[in-house]
Amino acid sequence: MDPVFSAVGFLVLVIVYRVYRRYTGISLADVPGPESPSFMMGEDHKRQRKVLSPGFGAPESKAFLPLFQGCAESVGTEVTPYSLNSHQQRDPSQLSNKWMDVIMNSKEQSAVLNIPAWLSRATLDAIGEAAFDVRFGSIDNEESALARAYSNMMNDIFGSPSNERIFFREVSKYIPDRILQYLVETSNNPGIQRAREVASLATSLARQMVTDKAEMLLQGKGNRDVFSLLGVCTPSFRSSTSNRSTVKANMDTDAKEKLTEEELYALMRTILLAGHETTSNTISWALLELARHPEMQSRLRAEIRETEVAIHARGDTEFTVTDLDDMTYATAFIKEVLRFHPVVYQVYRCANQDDVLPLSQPITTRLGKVIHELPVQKGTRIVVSVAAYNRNKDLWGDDAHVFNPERWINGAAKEKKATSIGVYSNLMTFLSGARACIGWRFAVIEIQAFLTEVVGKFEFTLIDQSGRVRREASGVMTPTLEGEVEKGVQLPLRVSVALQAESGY
Ligand code: HEM
Repeated sequence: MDPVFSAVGFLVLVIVYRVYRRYTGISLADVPGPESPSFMMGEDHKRQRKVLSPGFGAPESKAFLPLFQGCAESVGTEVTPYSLNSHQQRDPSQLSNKWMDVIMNSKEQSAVLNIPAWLSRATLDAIGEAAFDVRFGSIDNEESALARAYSNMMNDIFGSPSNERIFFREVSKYIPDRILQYLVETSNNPGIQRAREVASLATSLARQMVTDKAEMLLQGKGNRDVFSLLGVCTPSFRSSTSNRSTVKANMDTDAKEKLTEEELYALMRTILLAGHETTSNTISWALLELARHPEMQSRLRAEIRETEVAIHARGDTEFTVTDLDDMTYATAFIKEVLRFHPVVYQVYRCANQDDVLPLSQPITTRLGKVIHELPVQKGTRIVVSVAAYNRNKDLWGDDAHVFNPERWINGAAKEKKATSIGVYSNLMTFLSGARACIGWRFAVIEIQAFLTEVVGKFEFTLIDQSGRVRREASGVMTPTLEGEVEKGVQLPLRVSVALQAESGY
């Protein structure tokens, strides 16, 4: 049977079904907020998506490369946690400078680092600058309220659910929305409390950012961050800032397209969360694969060196987006990481009408009947497995469960399938259709920038503990250690300074 049919079936699913979020029982809505695009449906979702889209186009995302390079590397200046950027200074997050300091100050000239803990803070800084033109300074200050709030957050809220929590998730679908909301708002459950704390901190931060941003724009210091690009701070917004509660007037568009104040804050919370936990965990899994496969690491580093030589030869110092895209091996490696480790491993939908799904392959029911399509009743909850699609042998070949970047170079990944699904290289990682990840270009460029920087400078090797790395399904797929799951996100690797010349390539 043509595998494309499964893709078509999936696409139908994505287009027809609405988002259904109450699967958690805790309601993830408490983190980004029920007014955020990920929880909106129908026309409300379309309206928010329309407002967001201009900030996430190809040119806008490409323009963030220097900023990501700054967060991954670079020279910096003193930073106070949470300060608005004047953009006369580069972002000082300096992940690799920090790692260099740690290594140089160690006796062994290498250090065991808990990779995701660092990356989470570095990508939080990156999203702060790119989306809001704000420096969080979390890489410099791991004790900052924001860094602490987000540290291990997904695991605390969704990881290793107790039997009671699993039971509550199941019964929550029978509890009316308002009662469920009340339970979420008042419960003493540690996970729910944690979600409430993060939501409240992120909301007050969002308020402060909107107020400060308006002030800056009034002084004529606008910038190219996502929120400025979105028009959040258009002239109509500026004039409304005499009464800052009227953030509603933020859009220079039709009244029906404007965001309410709550929607704006929820949107900011969504971007804060979706924009950093996803990329930081993806880069962490990427570094684990490089440590597991030293030959891939050497090959990637050799390609980085080769490109650096070409960049210097033309008189430049930094990689451009074209340089990054032209690195064949790096591109193949990143695509394979996104295929093999989709951090959003599944999404949830609920049928909003009776429907029939076409099947790529017939199914034999328990009663022995062979069916070619699947009737779906209105109200049916569906778990869409991104991970299963990305490892489907019909689509990726018999070695679908093997981490093999080569498939993207030798054509085996069949990027050009008859029906294209997914926004990036036929992967389901960023989903597809009307609710596909809006930040996928942004994410790909950020991953390219961070990997190029850290792999160019450092060598990553496994330590004994690395053999115990396991996946924890906590909304986002996070690494934890077998036997130490309660300690939260852990992916320890030995990091040392990389040789300047890569042998063998
Ligand atoms: C490797 C990185 C990323 C992955 C794998 C990823 C994956 C996804 C997936 C699968 C969805 C759909 C979720 C659903 O409908 O249930 C989604 C939605 C979303 N993502 Fe991402 N994402 C990534 C990075 C980012 C970044 C960097 C941003 C922002 C800067 C972002 C912003 C969003 C937003 C706002 C939505 C909601 C879109 C909507 O409902 O219309 N994501 N993402």
